[in-house]
Amino acid sequence: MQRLTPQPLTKATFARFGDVVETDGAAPIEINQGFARRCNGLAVIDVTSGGAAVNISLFEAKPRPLPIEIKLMERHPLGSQLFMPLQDRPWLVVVCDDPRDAASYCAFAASGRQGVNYARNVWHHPLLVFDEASRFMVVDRISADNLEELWLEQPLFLSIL
Ligand SMILES: NC(=O)N[C@@H](O)C(=O)O
Ligand code: NI
Repeated sequence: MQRLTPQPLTKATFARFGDVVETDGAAPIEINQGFARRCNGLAVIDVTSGGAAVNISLFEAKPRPLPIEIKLMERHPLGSQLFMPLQDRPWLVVVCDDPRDAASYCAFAASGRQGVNYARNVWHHPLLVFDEASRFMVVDRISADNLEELWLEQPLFLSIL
């Protein structure tokens, strides 16, 4: 039984899979007469291929049974997919280079102030959360042909720290 142990999520370690959406390391701009700040350019949204439009959605997810079994991986060949937590609670990210190669898997422990933007065609596990009614904003490309899944012959298990 192969186990995956999450590592802290950082821009550097996640770079080949996409963007980490966070204010850490960003340069905020003061706006609204000084009553707000904004950080621009935190992710590259790549969803308009083929003339598609950006889709903004809200997810409400629930925890999976423990130990979390990784038995399915998916990717979106036509667009990126961004997940941003809305309740400041930690969550999990599992990605890989090749779902058939167990050595290519990476698990990340995301803080409640970190989102991820999976680049187009990046293999990832569907949303993984720790808490009931976990709310996320999602930016992606809704289209019938934007999903490829692969069920793993040898599931992996996520070791929760
Ligand atoms: N199914 C769906 O819309 N979400 C997945 O693509 C996911 O990555 O959670
Ligand atoms: Ni997805």
